Amino acid sequence: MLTFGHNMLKSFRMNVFSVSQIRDWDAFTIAHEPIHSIDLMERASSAFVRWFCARFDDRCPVIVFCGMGNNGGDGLAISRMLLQKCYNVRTCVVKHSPKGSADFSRNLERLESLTAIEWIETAADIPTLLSPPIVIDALLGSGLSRPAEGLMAEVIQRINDAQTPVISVDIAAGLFADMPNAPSDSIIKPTHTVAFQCPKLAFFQPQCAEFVGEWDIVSIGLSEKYELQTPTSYFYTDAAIIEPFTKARKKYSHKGSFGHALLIGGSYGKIGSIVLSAKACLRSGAGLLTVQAPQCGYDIIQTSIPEAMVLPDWHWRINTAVPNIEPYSAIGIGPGMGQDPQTLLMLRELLTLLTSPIVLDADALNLLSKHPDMLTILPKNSILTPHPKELQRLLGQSWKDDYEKLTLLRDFSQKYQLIVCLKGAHTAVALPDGSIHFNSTGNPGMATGGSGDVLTGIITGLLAQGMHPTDAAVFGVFQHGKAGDRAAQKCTQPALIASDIINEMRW
Ligand SMILES: NC(=O)C1=CN([C@@H]2O[C@H](COP(=O)(O)OP(=O)(O)OC[C@H]3O[C@@H](n4cnc5c(N)ncnc54)[C@H](OP(=O)(O)O)[C@@H]3O)[C@@H](O)[C@H]2O)[C@@H](O)CC1
Ligand SMILES: [K+]
Repeated sequence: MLTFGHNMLKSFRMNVFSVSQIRDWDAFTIAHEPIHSIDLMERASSAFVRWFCARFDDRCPVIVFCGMGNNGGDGLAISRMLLQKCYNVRTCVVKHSPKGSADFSRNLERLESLTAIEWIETAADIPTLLSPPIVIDALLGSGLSRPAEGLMAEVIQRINDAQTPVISVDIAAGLFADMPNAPSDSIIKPTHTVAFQCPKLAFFQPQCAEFVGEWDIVSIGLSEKYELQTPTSYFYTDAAIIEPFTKARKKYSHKGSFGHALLIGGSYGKIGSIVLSAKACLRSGAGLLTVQAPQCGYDIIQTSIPEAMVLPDWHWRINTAVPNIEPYSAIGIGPGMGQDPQTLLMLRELLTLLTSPIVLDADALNLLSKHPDMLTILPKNSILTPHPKELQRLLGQSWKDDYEKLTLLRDFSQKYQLIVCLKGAHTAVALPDGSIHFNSTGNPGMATGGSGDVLTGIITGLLAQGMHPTDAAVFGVFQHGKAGDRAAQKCTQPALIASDIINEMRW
């Protein structure tokens, strides 16, 4: 067996902070850079304006809706900067409070010298958005303390009703950044969110999708020191992860240097699943691959993947035999495997033999759900790759919202000391240390049969090469999505099939 590498993740991930941490980060930067808060606001607004001007030219009329907190202050500064760049800008301020924040008031003075401000004090003051301009939403940001109601809710409703692009500054007005909203809450549905410095937890929740839209992060130079010294359990995996894991192979390396993977799966009518895993495993760089499959898969696998060796089960339709695990540096099990009682016996016995982490997917997960006692014999750091329905079965319960889902996911991962990759948009990888890593790659075209089998193959292949299980899971998920993004670019999302993901794998 190869020994697993060190966990490299720590140095290559973006923190996802809570609202109160973001507020502290802001204050820390102001105190330690040092910088005046009004100048930090100026920096944030310029970053937004740079993003905006790169996408919309000055022929687009713009209407900026501001609240009276610092998000509104950003909106006023953005209005001023766009006016100075000769954009046609209207600025409306919703009077939801008798007094604005200090930096709001400073920016109000600065803008009033350039243009007239339209105050919205009643519903009758809300401008009609007939010939659609681009709306910039600077109504409420991360300082949201309660759901939007009354006049604010009315403005949000009018903006949502207009068929026009809406760009939210930092976060959509009315959306809580790190806790669930009620279904009836009034929230802006932006086409785009431009967030300052780091993503908010809400950006990764399926239930928030329509209140986030497409999103980008713009840097506003908040203190690196604070970021390094402040603990969080949420992280975002972006392209920075690629470099440390993409090393040129040594000139005198040979196939034995890159491990020997074993994939177990397939059943009559579902040999395709294990074929996809096998191809992805080889493409992920595993030196050697053996596939254990029922007899009916023998010809199929030998023909479709000549690079792989096949260990045919004595059974024609299902997997039943417990393999000798000695030659293998990593094992992946489950794709297309079925849940026959004889397969269950094989899985159970296999698990008792293991001394290092294994990758489990699909029917292996369904068997675990039905026989949860097996969870306790899984080697620490084994990797499970459920989709939400499979997670529900593993947990034996559902969740009331996506935030509760994350809590249950983390508890499960910590209780059994397992790595759980919850598949979906922004696949969430929960690690036994309690951290959750949201992925940045992938697209809806990947919601297609066999896509998960490909992921199992990739992670098994990385593990076989000696990568630490946490790295193999987080990096494997990233590369799977990246390959899917390339595939979608070539053939469009609807036309994408799992084989395209394999064909687009690059390292
Ligand atoms: N973090 C950073 O690094 C930087 C952050 N910056 C910017 O600051 C933003 C955060 O600003 P913020 O804290 O002033 O909060 P914000 O969202 O503008 O509103 C608070 C005001 O609204 C009120 N209010 C609350 N809920 C309400 C409701 N439902 N309906 C009506 N009113 C409601 C609340 O009143 P209160 O709760 O006191 O009654 C208060 O008056 C952040 O998103 C970013 O854009 C950048 O400028 C610089 C760097
Ligand atoms: K906003």
